[in-house]
Amino acid sequence: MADVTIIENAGDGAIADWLAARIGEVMAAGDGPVTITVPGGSTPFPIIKELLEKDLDFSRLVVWPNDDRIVPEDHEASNTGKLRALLEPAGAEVVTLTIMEAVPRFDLAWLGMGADGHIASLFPNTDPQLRDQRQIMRLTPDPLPPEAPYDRISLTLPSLLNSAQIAFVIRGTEKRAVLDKAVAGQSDLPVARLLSGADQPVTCFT
Ligand SMILES: O=C(O)C(O)[C@@H](O)[C@H](O)[C@H](O)COP(=O)(O)O
Repeated sequence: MADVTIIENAGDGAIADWLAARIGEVMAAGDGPVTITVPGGSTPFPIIKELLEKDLDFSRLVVWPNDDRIVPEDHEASNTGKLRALLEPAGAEVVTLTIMEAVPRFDLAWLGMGADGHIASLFPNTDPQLRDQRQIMRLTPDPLPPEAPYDRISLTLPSLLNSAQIAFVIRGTEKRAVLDKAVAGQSDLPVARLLSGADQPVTCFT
């Protein structure tokens, strides 16, 4: 089970500070690219806006979405489109997920979580997919989540676990209860599968 640190009541600014420190630390340790994966949904975008205010060389940052909805990039539901609009003007590279891509080891896997315990687009009722050893997969959530009822492309558990550190941003009491059960080993949801496979530090911002 992962070594999990929970940071309570973290605002967007505090999370952006933490992300900037992590990215800065990796940048200072070498001169190559810093590769991270980030969630979609709604939570990350205000944090990314705060991160972009930090004094970092964003031209060294390579950003992989955790997952995306199969929609054009200019569609309001596209994670990649929103990430690209925010990050590319700052010089960062945003990768388009395609199933042929070779996924690198991430310096940081930043994840969100749904109240049903899904992470990336790995939903609770996708058990064979949770055991899948491919790096990226296309899937149809069943049922389709009402807030974003689209087919998905997603990094898999092995890809997300191939990271030096993991961070979650999990807001609200409903999600917190799901997280606490997963941390206590009392759950079989995708978030719990990830935590049980994690041997790197995990930081959860609530
Ligand atoms: O594209 C997506 O839908 C995701 O990557 C997904 O896993 C998201 O992180 C959670 O559903 C939390 O989403 P919210 O931040 O909107 O609650």
